[in-house]
Amino acid sequence: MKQVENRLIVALDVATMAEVRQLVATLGDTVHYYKVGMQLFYSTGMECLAYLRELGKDIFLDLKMHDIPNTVAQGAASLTRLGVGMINVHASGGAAMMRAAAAQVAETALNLNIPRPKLIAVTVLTSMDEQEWSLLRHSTAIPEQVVHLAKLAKEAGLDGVVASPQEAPLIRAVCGPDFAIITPGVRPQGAALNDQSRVATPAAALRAGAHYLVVGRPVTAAGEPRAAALAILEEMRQA
Ligand SMILES: O=c1ccn([C@@H]2O[C@H](COP(=O)(O)O)[C@@H](O)[C@H]2O)c(=O)[nH]1
Repeated sequence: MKQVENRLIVALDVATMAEVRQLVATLGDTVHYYKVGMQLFYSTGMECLAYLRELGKDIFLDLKMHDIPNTVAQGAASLTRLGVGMINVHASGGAAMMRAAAAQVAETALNLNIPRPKLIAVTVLTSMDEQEWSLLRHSTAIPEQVVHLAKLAKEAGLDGVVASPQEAPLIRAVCGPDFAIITPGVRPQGAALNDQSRVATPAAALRAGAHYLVVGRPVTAAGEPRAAALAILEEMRQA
């Protein structure tokens, strides 16, 4: 298993390169792995990826693709060419879509002779609580649906899933030790929940079986982001 430093992914949910430069410089060697999401990628595009790559940082490009199989597969091929370490789709797009994406990622990486990015499926967003879930009229409870989507993702050839730490033990039991579980919804004791619902502390997330912890605002919006990241890493180490 990787060292905790390589298992903390900090979400760079900011809009400008100036903010990226300031945060990454402040965090320095403390953080090795960054998540670039819609806000940053839609506003800075390739510039943020090039910057992080130049610094030797690992990159999870979190664009959560969700469309018909051909569109997602071609999108996944395009993202594979960017040379990032991890990309993702929504599992609710279906098994055929996930299979098509996995095949395109593998073929593109092979043709270009570049490392294949991990392809991950988002199960049920960690902001979703049972009340909001019931408004979508699903007939299953959230944990059951998360496990079902994780099984579909594994069968489709994906490398892992994004889920709440609360569901990590269930996924681990069904999908085995090598299936990657990436958990946002991580909040140190006493931290603001913001819009997250299904949360756990960093220690609890690791104990639950998460491979990677995604943490955004508890680090990036902290008065002292480096101290916040160091505290999370220490908690992870103790766990
Ligand atoms: O189910 C999901 C999927 C993705 N995310 C992303 O993770 C970070 C979490 O940020 P915080 O500031 O720590 O809440 C954010 O970029 C989300 O887009 C998620 O939270 N839940």
